[in-house]
Amino acid sequence: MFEDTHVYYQTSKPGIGPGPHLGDYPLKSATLSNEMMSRSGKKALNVESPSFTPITLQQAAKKSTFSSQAASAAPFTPRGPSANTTPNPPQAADAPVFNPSNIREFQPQTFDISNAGSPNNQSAANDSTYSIENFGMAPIAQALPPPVPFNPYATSEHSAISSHGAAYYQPQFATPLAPPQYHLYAPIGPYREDLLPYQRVTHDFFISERLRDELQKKSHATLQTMPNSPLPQLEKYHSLFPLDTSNRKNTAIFGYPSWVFKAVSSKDGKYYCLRRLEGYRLTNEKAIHAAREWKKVINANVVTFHEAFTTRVFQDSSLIFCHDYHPLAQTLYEHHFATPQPHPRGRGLGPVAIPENVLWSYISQLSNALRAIHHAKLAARCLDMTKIIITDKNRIRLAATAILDVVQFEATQPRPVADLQQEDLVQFGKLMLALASSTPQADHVNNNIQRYMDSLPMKYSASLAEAISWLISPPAPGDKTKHIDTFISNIAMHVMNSADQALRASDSLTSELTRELENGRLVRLLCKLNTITERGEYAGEVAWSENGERYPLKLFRDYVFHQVDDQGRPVLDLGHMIRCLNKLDAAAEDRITLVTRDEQSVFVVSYKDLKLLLDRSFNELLKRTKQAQNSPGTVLVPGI
Ligand SMILES: Nc1ncnc2c1ncn2[C@@H]1O[C@H](COP(=O)(O)OP(=O)(O)OP(=O)(O)O)[C@@H](O)[C@H]1O
Repeated sequence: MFEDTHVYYQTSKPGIGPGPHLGDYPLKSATLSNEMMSRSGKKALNVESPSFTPITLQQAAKKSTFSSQAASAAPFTPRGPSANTTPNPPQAADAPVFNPSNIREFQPQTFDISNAGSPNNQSAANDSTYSIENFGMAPIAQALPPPVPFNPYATSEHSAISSHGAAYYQPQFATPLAPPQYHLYAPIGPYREDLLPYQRVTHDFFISERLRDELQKKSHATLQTMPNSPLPQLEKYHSLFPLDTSNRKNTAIFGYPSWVFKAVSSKDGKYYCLRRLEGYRLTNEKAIHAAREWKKVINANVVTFHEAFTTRVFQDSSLIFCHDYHPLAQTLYEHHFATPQPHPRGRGLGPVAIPENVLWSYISQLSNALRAIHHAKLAARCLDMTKIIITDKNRIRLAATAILDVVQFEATQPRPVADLQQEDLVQFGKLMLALASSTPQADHVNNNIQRYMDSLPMKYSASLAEAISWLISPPAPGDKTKHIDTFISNIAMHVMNSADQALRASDSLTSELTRELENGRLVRLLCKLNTITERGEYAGEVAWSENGERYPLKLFRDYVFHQVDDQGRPVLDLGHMIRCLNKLDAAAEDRITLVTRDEQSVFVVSYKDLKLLLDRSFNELLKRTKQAQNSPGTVLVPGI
């Protein structure tokens, strides 16, 4: 089936050991027979081989493309991966090449590469950027074809062109819009100053160590289980894992001891935080329904509430509240006061004063939470250091929402929500006063408010003291202006600072994300490639992955990952690997030289050809996987 397929070959490379090598310019062209594409065929090839007479492109083969100078050129000594790519050598341009479209079964119409690749001559210019240390990535965008004019308004959704909207869109057609190109590594700051413009460091392609570490710890905490756990399984939740850091039974806040667990929902497999109130007896059904209102509160500073229910699986009557789970969350109390901190000015261990900007950030975030809650006609009722969690740097959320609405349902029924909201503001003020005075004991603060207020200006600005004082002081009778919205307008300047910090944090996360942008795609491509190569025997066909169309893919794998230099030493160039994979994914028209391990055959193929082979082989695998669907352990991964 490969009779009409042409390759370039060279017979041997003095001084180069076994293994794939950095490519060389072709010396002669030849027809690639079926035999040659199989392992056994490789050995049979040499210059004298009669099969080395091109059948269809004899004219081309006779051209001066393969000059006598080229044939007698000195053996190739690679200086770097610059020779890897045959950068559309002028002499190869019209010469016969390996052409999978000549393969009989080949259906090019099934693979749309209309946007992917036109000849380009960038490779040679970019090759000098390869090196292990800096592996300057060739700007892949340059290696891609010029943008194909794309008319986004020509589709049915954008019928403006054929309607009165046409005139409006006219200017856009002057510069046609191209579909977005992929394989882009646009540099997004902050930058290292000591690199040359074309240089990249390995970390440019991955998220920072700090963030990776943090996220990994969170994943680890999420997946943590307790072997031989004595904890029961609930009707809808299993794999309970305790989150409490102590086993003290504190009834101060809810009137019942409370225990916090991470659990997996049997319904959706996701992780949730369950809070159990021990020994709670439900006397009024309506109480539990009161919690439902909290499902409406979706806010960045409130832990989302899901449901409340009673259970007897703990051998008592317990009330359970289900909220979102935030791995490795700490309460404000744990964060600031649980472990004594070394004082920055060497005054021994003790609570360190919280910086004013952090306090303002907390004030802004809690104001945001209260605003959402009050606008939902609810009251937070529980603004305690042990019930506010930190889920990221300075990022706080109200954690124990809905609970008091249920447990104090009977007691608070007659109280208007406006009163409870006023109480929220006072509690908010007291909480901030306790944080600002580094006094975690709420009753100390409650009993000495004036004293703590008086000490504030020694450490913080007058505006902070003023804000706290406004929150704590009760409204004058009939004064309707004491509302969270009024408070937010009073502290607008600080809210803006907080918003700015949040935006900057989001910028730096975007920058981190950009580094990983292309990696997910490359991993999918690698998975695809590896499902094909080295598949020893498959469905009765011995060495399926070694034969026919798969063979160039195997050589390509060697070319990308198993390069050796002229001394036979491994070449470990990440830039080369990423670049090759990107070009494969983009189906670039650049050609590369693939050398068999015995160095008897050399193929010149384009990335586009390889991409076609890859897709075809993978689809074949997928088809067979579907046929074998009933066999145990078969997992279909659609859309790789
Ligand atoms: N939604 C949540 N997601 C993840 N962890 C949480 C969540 N809510 C609370 N936690 C964590 O669970 C642990 C226990 O919380 P809890 O509210 O019981 O605090 P506590 O200090 O033990 O208070 P108490 O003395 O009232 O029991 C804390 O470390 C807290 O950070």
